[in-house]
Amino acid sequence: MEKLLHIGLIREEKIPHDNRAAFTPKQCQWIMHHYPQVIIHAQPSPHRCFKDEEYAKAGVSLKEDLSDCHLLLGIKEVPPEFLIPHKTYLFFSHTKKKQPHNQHMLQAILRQNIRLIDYECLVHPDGQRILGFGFFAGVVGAHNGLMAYGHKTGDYKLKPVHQCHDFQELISHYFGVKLPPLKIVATGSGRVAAGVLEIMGLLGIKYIPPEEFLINQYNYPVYTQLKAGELYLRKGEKTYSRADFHAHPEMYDCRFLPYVTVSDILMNGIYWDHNIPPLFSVNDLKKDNFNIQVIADITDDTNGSVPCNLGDSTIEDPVYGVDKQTNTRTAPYLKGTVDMMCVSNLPNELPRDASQYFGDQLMKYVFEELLKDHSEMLLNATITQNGQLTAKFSYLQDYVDGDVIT
Ligand SMILES: NC(=O)c1ccc[n+]([C@@H]2O[C@H](COP(=O)([O-])OP(=O)(O)OC[C@H]3O[C@@H](n4cnc5c(N)ncnc54)[C@H](O)[C@@H]3O)[C@@H](O)[C@H]2O)c1
Repeated sequence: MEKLLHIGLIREEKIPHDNRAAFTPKQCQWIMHHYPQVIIHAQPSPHRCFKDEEYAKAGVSLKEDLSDCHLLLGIKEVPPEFLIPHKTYLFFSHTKKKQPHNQHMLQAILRQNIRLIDYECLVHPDGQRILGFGFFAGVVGAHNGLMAYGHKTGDYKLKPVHQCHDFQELISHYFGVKLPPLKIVATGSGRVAAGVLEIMGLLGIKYIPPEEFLINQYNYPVYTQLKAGELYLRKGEKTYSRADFHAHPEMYDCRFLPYVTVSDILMNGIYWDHNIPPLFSVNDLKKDNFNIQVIADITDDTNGSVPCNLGDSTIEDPVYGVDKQTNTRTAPYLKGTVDMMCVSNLPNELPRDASQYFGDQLMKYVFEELLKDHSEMLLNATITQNGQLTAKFSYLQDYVDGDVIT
């Protein structure tokens, strides 16, 4: 008989509690039906978007003690006191960039001889990430940006996403919504951008190519999309090559500035790092021709690609104002403010859909690997094993050895 594989869905313990899950109840049911050697257990949780009863109904056993499981699946970091020694865990550890707040957790993981596989490091052979929540971040971010613009102008009203049961209900609220003429500039070309475009489609906002968007006026709502090739040009040569840009972003100029004059809303979904030039400067914000009213900064780096991102906002209170002259935080929707939507956990507003999307990708591209004795894909995403960092992640040794940063 084939060996049984017990998988545990752990309760999210990081505060604030995350409400997403690696697999939905229906996905668990499907897996156990198609892979009879797999048994899935869930640790009861009052915070998960799927109720314990939904898992129980799908045939998932609810179990407080998961120490018999072979694989433990979570979403966010696991606080050290909840780690079970000698287990294999999969979650977003946020340790690969030596994030100070997770140093202590990684030390505990090594001490407890835990095998840590990080979702973020699971990639297709061409290097593209397999798992992410960007699509629903884009969906929610675009909605929130439009909701804020409706607030600011008083022209229309949209309901907060987190008050909807799921994406289907959100879509049902779009029926009959008529947006005024407005111009939206969306940046990026990844999962976040795909989510933004989904909302553009659902609300019937028309795509206009960038060069036409810059010079024309429209009496209906429109958007344009700027991918990296339209946003950045190499200094001097005035060319763009993806590989070169990824390797030497500091050699590139950003060409976003003309859009600050002709756009009402910016929906920012680019990948950003400190050596990539920002979309505009604090000085540009002060100028009379800075006409953007609302920025949905889905990328969301404080003082990052959008220099008036002055820190995160929350799902409950998603928008703050920034005084354009002083670049300081104010109440939103004042005269002279640009209004900022900087929520860092947007997918948590649609946790049921975000979990389903995540579980689908996990199922399609990773699950079979989990059943193998040896998987290159998993090995590449394994940060710790046998009480040590793996060769690929040995660059984290000084982070692991250093004093705990509090
Ligand atoms: N606010 C939120 O809740 C939230 C949620 C998810 C993601 N995000 C953020 O949104 C941003 C975009 O996420 P995404 O899921 O669309 O990412 P993605 O990985 O799907 O796409 C990113 C895009 O950037 C490009 N890229 C990748 N590496 C690059 C590099 N080194 N230099 C330049 N470009 C590079 C890729 O080719 C791709 O087109 C990220 O900064 C992410 O952290 C925010």
